[in-house]
Amino acid sequence: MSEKLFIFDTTLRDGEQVPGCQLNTIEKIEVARALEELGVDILEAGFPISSPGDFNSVREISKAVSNPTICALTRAVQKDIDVAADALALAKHKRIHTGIGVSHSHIYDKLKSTPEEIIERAVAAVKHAKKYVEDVEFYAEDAGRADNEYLARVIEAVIKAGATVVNIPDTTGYCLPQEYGRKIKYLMENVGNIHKAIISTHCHNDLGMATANTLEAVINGARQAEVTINGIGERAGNTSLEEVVMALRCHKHLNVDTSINSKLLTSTSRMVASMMNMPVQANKAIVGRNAFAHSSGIHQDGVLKSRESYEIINPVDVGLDESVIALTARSGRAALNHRLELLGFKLEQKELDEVYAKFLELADKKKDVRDDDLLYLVGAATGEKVGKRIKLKYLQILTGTLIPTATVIVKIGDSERTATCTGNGPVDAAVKAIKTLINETVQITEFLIQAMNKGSDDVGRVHVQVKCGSMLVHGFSANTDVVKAAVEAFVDGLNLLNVTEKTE
Ligand SMILES: CC(=O)SCCNC(=O)CCNC(=O)[C@H](O)C(C)(C)COP(=O)(O)OP(=O)(O)OC[C@H]1O[C@@H](n2cnc3c(N)ncnc32)[C@H](O)[C@@H]1OP(=O)(O)O
Ligand SMILES: CC(C)C(=O)C(=O)O
Ligand SMILES: [Mg+2]
Repeated sequence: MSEKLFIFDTTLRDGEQVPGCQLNTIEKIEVARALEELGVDILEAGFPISSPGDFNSVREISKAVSNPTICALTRAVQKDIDVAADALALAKHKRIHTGIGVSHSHIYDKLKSTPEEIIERAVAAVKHAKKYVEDVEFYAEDAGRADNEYLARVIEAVIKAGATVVNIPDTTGYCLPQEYGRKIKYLMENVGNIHKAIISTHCHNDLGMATANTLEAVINGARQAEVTINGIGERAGNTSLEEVVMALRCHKHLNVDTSINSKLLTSTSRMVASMMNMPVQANKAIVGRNAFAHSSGIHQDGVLKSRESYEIINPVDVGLDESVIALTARSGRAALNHRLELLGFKLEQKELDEVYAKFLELADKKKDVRDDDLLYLVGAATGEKVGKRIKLKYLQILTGTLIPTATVIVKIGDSERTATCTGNGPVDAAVKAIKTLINETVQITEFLIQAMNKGSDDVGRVHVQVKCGSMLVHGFSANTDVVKAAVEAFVDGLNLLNVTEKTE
């Protein structure tokens, strides 16, 4: 049975400190409910003394959310603690998170104080918070850069004063993983009363080490991790919740796990990104758009043979339907064939080779080849081979300031027939010409031309609905020449109707 790592989510406090990420109370409640559903153990809802709005948010979240412990942040200042206690009054489970800086820079430069005075203020703050709540967490701000011996004295004193959780923040994201791990180990071994409290991590990502530092702390005995969704937070952000949760799920040998419902990670990430106007980078671990997308041929072939070749996490476990096989100029035949099979095409090896050659030409120009493009490619490369009885062999159009005129050569079965007609436009002229070559009376009842992407060099996609008596079929084609695409779509419909050649 694994040991539990408590997940302390600070998306609504440290995350919300990010410029542009501020939320109003209603939005905060929505995020808080999503975090509750996700299964966070402690939810830091805000810093109540900072503004009436933040006070109100903590108060409303305390009412709206009941499973997680609701936590409010304060300085080691009595008034801050009084206001936090007031904001938390209605919470079912509540915690006050108080603390003060403990590094040389914070003690002397920021707080203009001395190490001994800081210990006194820390102890006084914890004792004051204890008057309101049983659950008091103490943060030793900038512990990452603090002297370990002094840090151990502070921690011992605040636990003695009643702190139930001791937070060892790497406030400036300075530590290397081994260094931070050693700090936690040092506290485990040198703080006499450490067994009376839980050690918490609070890492920042200034050097991109936040997740590594958090895990190293867990390996060395920390049992609470302070994290945010998508890793948002001051400056380069905080440790991201999803990374810690999934790293522990992947490394079961660490024997530490969380209560997070990982299947909600993707939806929660998207919700926070959209509400906070903070898009997630495409290559972000676990929740980035490309986290489960494979775009090079060797990887795609491997994943199609066995997902584990290039995936350490099943995308289903984080709430996605499946991995993505993105078709690019680096894709191989395996990926192309896989996508074509999903679209309903079963190609012979020779046909696949032909489509693949055309695919590469297009992919070099387009970067990202979509399903519509594939339909076009398959039509272009295999049109001769899919056994269509009626084929457009030749199309000549005269259009402009003269009467639109079309000449077609159509192969129907074994014979090739030619016809010329005028019309009110080039498509009309060509369709009329083809109609003269068939026995049945057919009618186009719907006609739709769409650009696939953008630009005048784009591929035009045409759908036509063709009626013959009571039979209604849909023809399709796509081409950079939209007139050709329209006529081919009509011919596609004629094939489905199985029309016959008019005898002369
Ligand atoms: C590492 C972190 O993320 S800490 C959390 C950061 N969050 C916030 O700052 C929340 C928003 N902050 C605020 O709304 C305001 O800064 C307030 C309400 C907290 C304080 O506002 P003001 O009274 O105007 O003070 P101001 O912000 O200018 O300066 C902070 C003061 O708090 C002191 N202080 C900073 N941290 C602490 C602490 N943990 N304990 C005690 N005092 C502290 C500073 O030394 C400074 O005091 P000084 O003016 O005597 O030098
Ligand atoms: C308030 C504390 C926990 C903090 O955010 C930090 O030190 O980064
Ligand atoms: Mg922080």
